[in-house]
Amino acid sequence: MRFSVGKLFKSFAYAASGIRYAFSSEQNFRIHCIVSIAVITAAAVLDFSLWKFCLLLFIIGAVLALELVNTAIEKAVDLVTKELHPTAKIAKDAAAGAVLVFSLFAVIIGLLLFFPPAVEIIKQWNAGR
Ligand SMILES: Nc1ncnc2c1ncn2[C@@H]1O[C@H](COP(=O)(O)OP(=O)(O)OP(=O)(O)O)[C@@H](O)[C@H]1O
Repeated sequence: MRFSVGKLFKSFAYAASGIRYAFSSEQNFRIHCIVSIAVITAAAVLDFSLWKFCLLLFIIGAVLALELVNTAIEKAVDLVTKELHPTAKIAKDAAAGAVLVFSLFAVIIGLLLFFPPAVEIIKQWNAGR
């Protein structure tokens, strides 16, 4: 078995091209990217512990990856048929549903992670008045 560095870099380039496509053409992917940057910045400002930061990065990565898979499924379906078809609808709706389900749980986890430090800041702010 041979290991090819060139092949490895090529596969990174293909993956980067897929990410660039999703960013330039999928509004939801752009929204998720912007929200992710805001959430990571807020976590850094609030001085999150290492495990909380890792959990946050994991769920953000999972949401973005799922969004890319959703785009891949949409494009694959469009390639198979441009006609309206009930099975094409199920495939696209189920893929969108997967993103929605994970995003909802990601929001719940985010709220649970941000709630205690937010309460602490409000307490300190009230004490300082
Ligand atoms: N070929 C099809 N047959 C039946 N229903 C379809 C088909 N294509 C799309 N749909 C329906 O329209 C919805 C939106 O499809 P579309 O491909 O426009 O996805 P989208 O989420 O709007 O993607 P994009 O972000 O690329 O615009 C799908 O979730 C599905 O319910």
